[in-house]
Amino acid sequence: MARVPIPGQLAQFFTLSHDLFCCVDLAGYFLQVNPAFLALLEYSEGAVITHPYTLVVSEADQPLVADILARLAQGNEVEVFELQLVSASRHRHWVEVSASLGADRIIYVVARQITERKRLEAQLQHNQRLFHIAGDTALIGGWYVDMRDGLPVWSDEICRIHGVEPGYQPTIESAIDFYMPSSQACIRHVFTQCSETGEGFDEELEILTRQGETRWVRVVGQAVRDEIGRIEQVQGSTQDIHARKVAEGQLKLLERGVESSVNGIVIADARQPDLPIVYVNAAFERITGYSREGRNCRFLQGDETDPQAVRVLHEAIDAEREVHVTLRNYRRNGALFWNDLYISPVRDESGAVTHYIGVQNDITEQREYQAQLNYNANHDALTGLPNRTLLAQRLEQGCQIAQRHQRYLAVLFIDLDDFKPINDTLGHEVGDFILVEVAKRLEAVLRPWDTVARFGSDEFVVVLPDIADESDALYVVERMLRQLASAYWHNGSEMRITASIGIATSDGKTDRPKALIQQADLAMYKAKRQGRNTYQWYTEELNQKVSARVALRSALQQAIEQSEFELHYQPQIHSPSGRVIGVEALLRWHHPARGYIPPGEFIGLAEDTGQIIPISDWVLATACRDGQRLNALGVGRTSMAVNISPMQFQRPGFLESVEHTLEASAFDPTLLELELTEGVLMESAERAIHALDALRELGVHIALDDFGTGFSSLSYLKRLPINKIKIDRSFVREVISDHRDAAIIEGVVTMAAKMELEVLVEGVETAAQHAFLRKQLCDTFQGFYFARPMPFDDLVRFMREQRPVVPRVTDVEGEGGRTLLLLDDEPNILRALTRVLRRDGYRIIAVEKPKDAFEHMAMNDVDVILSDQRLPEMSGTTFLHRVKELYPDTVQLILSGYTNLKTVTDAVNQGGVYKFITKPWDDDELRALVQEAFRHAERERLRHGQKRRRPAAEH
Ligand SMILES: Nc1nc2c(ncn2[C@@H]2O[C@@H]3COP(=O)(O)O[C@H]4[C@@H](O)[C@H](n5cnc6c(=O)[nH]c(N)nc65)O[C@@H]4COP(=O)(O)O[C@H]3[C@H]2O)c(=O)[nH]1
Repeated sequence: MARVPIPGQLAQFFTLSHDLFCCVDLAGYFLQVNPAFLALLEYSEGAVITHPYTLVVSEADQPLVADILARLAQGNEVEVFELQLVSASRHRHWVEVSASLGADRIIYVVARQITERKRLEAQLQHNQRLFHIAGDTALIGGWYVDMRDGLPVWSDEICRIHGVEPGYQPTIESAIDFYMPSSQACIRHVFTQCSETGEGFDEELEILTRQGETRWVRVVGQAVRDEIGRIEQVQGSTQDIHARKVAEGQLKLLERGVESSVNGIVIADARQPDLPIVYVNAAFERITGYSREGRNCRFLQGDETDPQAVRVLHEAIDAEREVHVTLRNYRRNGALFWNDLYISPVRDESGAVTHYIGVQNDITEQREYQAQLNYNANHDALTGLPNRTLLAQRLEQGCQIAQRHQRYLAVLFIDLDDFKPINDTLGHEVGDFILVEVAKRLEAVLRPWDTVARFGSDEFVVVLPDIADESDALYVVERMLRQLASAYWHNGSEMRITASIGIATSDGKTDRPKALIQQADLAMYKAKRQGRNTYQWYTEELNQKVSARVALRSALQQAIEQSEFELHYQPQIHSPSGRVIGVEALLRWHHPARGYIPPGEFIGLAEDTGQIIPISDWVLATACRDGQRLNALGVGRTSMAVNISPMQFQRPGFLESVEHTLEASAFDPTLLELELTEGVLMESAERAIHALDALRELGVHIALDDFGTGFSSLSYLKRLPINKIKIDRSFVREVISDHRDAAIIEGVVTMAAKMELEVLVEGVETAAQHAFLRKQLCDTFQGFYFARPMPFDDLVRFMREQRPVVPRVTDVEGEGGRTLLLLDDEPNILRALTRVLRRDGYRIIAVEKPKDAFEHMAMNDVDVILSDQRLPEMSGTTFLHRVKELYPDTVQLILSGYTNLKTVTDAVNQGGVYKFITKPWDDDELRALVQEAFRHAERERLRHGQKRRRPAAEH
């Protein structure tokens, strides 16, 4: 293709221009290029002309050029475009190209070098990227406010921090509104100051994002001045420091927590030798008195630090694990304290232990308090002696020592004699003084390894854990008795007190060391009973008695809880009328397994244990209720006698409880009779008299029970406001055969009559006793002879039947006629005699024993006695004498199968015996003799001038 001619002046332009000019044909072949073109691309004209554009256009841009050529060829205009040219030496140059198609269908191209601009652009882009990266990663955005228009310009990052879209355009006010109210005043102030004075600022403030989240930011600002020094801009950065602030807050919280903790906290550096302390908090300083020392914690340890605990500590540190120990440590001032210490290793990300944190708690006060509590729990407050708890431990240790060393152990149970009266009369202060003094004296006689403990109010227990021989305990005991018995001086007054001591010993081989205390206690009771100020050894026999009592006691408790009691009632008889005038309530324990247990077996124990109180209350209430029911039945006015136990009587409120019970049962008080024993009334006489007066005032009767068994003085009896004396059955038992008993009864009856007291005789078991007592002018009786104690329903039946309770003789043979008493100890003889004599119409009483003979004679008018001289219980003569004494007009016939006539003859000669007849008898002879004896008896009676026979004693 031909060169394109360039007109004159334009040629200059073409040649001299710095821009690149060229002409190409529609296929892109160079037709002409200017010098600037050749210079830049380092080609000669010849090397370019006629060559296609691909010679100089970079490969990447060649399609663009091809496309433009095509568009130009089609007559289209094309925009300025950019491309890279490649020089002969392979340098690349950016050019901005404008190309147009001339009328001559030649394309005229002007290209301007833009390589520098391109470089700058790339640099800018590069910088911008870096800026974004910095902003994104450091969460920093840039801003400025041009003071001319006062509008802030925010970077994208700032927009993100505020939660708005990039490009957001705030005003100064709306930008300030993003700050939390607490931060607004500050930002307003620093910004204004900066814009006015040029003073820069750097603040950490809180903003509220568009989404409503609070966020901490760091805002840094500075003024930008123009050439003449005017402030034309305020510019700066805003950084999102929220995460740091939150972390800082947490750290501060932690720091404050650690610093203000009441526990001492110490941090030691694990990476340095000997673990020096790197931090201690205030509590550590307060507890130990040391501040941060930069050395190992060991300085807290001392002589009394438990080496075992220190070893545990070191082992854990060596093994890099947590540990908890309680150590005795020393404060800076040398004082000991209990350090409850937890140590934990702190590891870095790689798991290596960098530090140890120790948390220590000064538990000295707790320890001391605990020790005090322990002391209190184990010691008696008054005397300071060990109490029961500690005693139990010492006892156990004592047993072990004895066993290990093959020695003996002794337990002494010491009870002060009559301590209660001292306490009651002289007051507790004196009582306490004595107890403390006793404690000191006991301690003084013991060895350091012995134990003396306070066991109860005035009871002490001593453990001698190491004695060579059981009898060694005696030396100690004797010394104790001596010491305790010497005078006690209190406020100038002298007092004396003694003790009773029980001793139990053991070789230590026992499963139940406590049993030794019980054994010593038992022995102590025995010593008390033996007159006090003495000692007793424990024995197995003592033990058995007590075990039985213990068993009974718990059974009794069950009886109370399960209402196993009943009352039985024993009638009291007025003999002349044969009427039941009263009943005595007698307690029965209906044990589910053992049946009825008589009161004698448990009343005493119930007294000792206090269980008598609920029992007695129940008895009184039941008896009053039944007494009321009985009297309502119309069986006649019947009194109700109730036994009152000593404890019940002496208890405060007894009177009120009687009153209350009477009221509750609506029982007539004058029908209630309280039976009290002499012992009860003697115990505290004045109080008793006072109480009895009050009871009498209520209308209640008082009977003195078991009269004659105690030692009541008659002068005392005189003063007692009682209604009745119950003569004890022990006097009745032998009344017929023992004239001393008879004399006592006679004396009591006479005395009672003079003192206008009623008399009731208890325990009448036989007709003979009854007959005899009747003759002593006793009228009122109680005993098996009349009726046994019976349940309420039986009593009602008994009383309804109203049978004459003074029995007629039940074994009378025949009707009417005169009465003959046959006495023999052989039933077949009695039968034979009866057979012979019955035909003659005699009323025959056949008996085997002399006491029965007396009984029947008292009941019946016996004219003749036919007896055997060989009597088992009394000699024949004694019997006959007694009959003669009592019944002088009774005729006696002696039937004797023996040849020892001397006895019989003696009897006859001593009087009273009419005749005797030897066996085998002749029936007719016997009958004739009997008839004759009756006639003789009749004569005798006439001689005595009596119509009806009365015992001689009555004359
Ligand atoms: N050998 C014989 N005994 C006879 C005869 N007649 C009655 N007895 C018995 O003699 C006792 C009379 O009661 P006590 O002397 O008050 O003697 C009573 C009384 O001291 C006491 N006791 C009974 N019940 C109570 C009670 O409710 N409270 C209190 N505190 N003591 C009671 O127990 C004691 C014994 O009572 P019990 O065994 O019921 O014995 C009763 C009775 O069964 C008889 O002819 N021959």
